[in-house]
Amino acid sequence: MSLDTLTPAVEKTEFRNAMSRLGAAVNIITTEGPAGRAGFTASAVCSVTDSPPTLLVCLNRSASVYPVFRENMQLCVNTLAAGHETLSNLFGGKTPMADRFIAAEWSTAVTGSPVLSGAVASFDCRITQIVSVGTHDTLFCEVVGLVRNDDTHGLAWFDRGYHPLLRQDAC
Ligand SMILES: NC(=O)c1ccc[n+]([C@@H]2O[C@H](COP(=O)([O-])OP(=O)(O)OC[C@H]3O[C@@H](n4cnc5c(N)ncnc54)[C@H](O)[C@@H]3O)[C@@H](O)[C@H]2O)c1
Ligand SMILES: Cc1cc2c(cc1C)N(C[C@H](O)[C@H](O)[C@H](O)COP(=O)(O)O)c1[nH]c(=O)[nH]c(=O)c1N2
Repeated sequence: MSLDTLTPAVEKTEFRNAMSRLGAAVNIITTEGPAGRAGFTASAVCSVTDSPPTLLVCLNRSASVYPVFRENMQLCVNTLAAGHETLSNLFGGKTPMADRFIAAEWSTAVTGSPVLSGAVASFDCRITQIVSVGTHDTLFCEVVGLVRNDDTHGLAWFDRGYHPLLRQDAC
């Protein structure tokens, strides 16, 4: 029997229920380039190495934005602040792309990707490697530029809801 036909030891819903207990930062991943402009909400983002500064983003290949990211090969990870909950829902749903971007203020990164005003941090990246696992592509992204905001509180996705992350020295 091939590995593909084996029944997984853990059922998908059980896996998601357990994963809902792993709190994570919420990010809007944007891109602009030859394939156009696109953005989506992602919690599956993490640091890989600081030499060279690299993070990873997991993107479902069935998402409408997938071909745009795949062709542009550049993106910006905008880590959301408390207060960005509505914007996060817009980029995480079935909303038309123009309606997603009109809801916030953006500037342009070195790669051309949109940088969200008021994000806790924005990581401007070039995609250096892509590894497909199951339904998702893991995008390895080398950071070529940074914007940091020291004045806002953070935002976490935990137990299927948003939670502000309060910083003592922020307003
Ligand atoms: N990694 C992802 O693709 C991912 C992560 C979070 C949320 N979402 C999407 O956002 C919506 C709301 O999610 P929710 O957290 O309220 O409930 P949910 O039950 O769909 O997900 C619970 C947790 O499971 C994980 N997860 C969800 N979908 C996944 C997927 N397709 N592949 C790998 N891990 C996945 C995430 O950690 C998520 O927080 C759903 O449509 C979900 O698919 C996707
Ligand atoms: C809080 C939260 C977190 C995530 C998501 C949603 C939400 C609400 N989504 C889903 C993703 O944002 C959604 O599929 C895209 O907006 C693409 O949708 P369309 O196919 O364009 O409608 C998502 N998708 C993905 O591929 N990787 C991820 O890490 C996440 N994380």
